[in-house]
Amino acid sequence: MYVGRFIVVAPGIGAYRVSSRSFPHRAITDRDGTLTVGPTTDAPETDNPYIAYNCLRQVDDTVVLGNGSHVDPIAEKLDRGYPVRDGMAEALLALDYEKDDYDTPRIAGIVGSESAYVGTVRTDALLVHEVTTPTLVATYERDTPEPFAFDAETASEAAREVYFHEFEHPVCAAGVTVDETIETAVVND
Ligand SMILES: NC(=O)c1ncn([C@@H]2O[C@H](COP(=O)(O)O)[C@@H](O)[C@H]2O)c1NC=O
Repeated sequence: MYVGRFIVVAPGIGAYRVSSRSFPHRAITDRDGTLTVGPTTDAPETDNPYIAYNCLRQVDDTVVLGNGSHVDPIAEKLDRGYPVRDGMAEALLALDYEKDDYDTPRIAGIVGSESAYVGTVRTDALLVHEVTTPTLVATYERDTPEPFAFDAETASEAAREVYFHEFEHPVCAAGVTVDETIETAVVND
């Protein structure tokens, strides 16, 4: 099954995977704790505005994950003290689903040591849920948050678990744990 990009979050842990049929030549780069998805040097040129973005940002003791440019305003709202639910909902609603050939939903996760939120904005809905157990949301097919059997304890295990999941067309993945410190890990093709 092809589900496109997907996020898994639970209190203290999260992961994000880029799966892509159309733009496989991409990798995640760590820039001082911010993880950025972008084209590799061998990638064909494109004017698609949705394939390069920060997929993980740290705000104090919290992490924001997502599949596009909404990660930045969510992080900035949290940094200014917005309640988590409101910051996620406002940023998703402001940017809305992607205006591409698929009306691709925006998906987002927020992970703290004791709490986690997952959200999406699609053509037909804006959803923001607080979750207590591992929960997945994807851009296609699995586009409503659902339970996920997540057997990871470290950032590296989280990244590897989503990268090697059976969903088709893996490209790269990130994992994160949030405790007294924040640890991140990346798997690239
Ligand atoms: N975030 C991403 O990494 C990303 N990669 C591709 N997209 C969008 O999704 C469309 C479909 O891509 P694909 O066939 O690779 O699933 C692309 O034309 C692009 O508009 C993305 N946008 C949202 O997921």
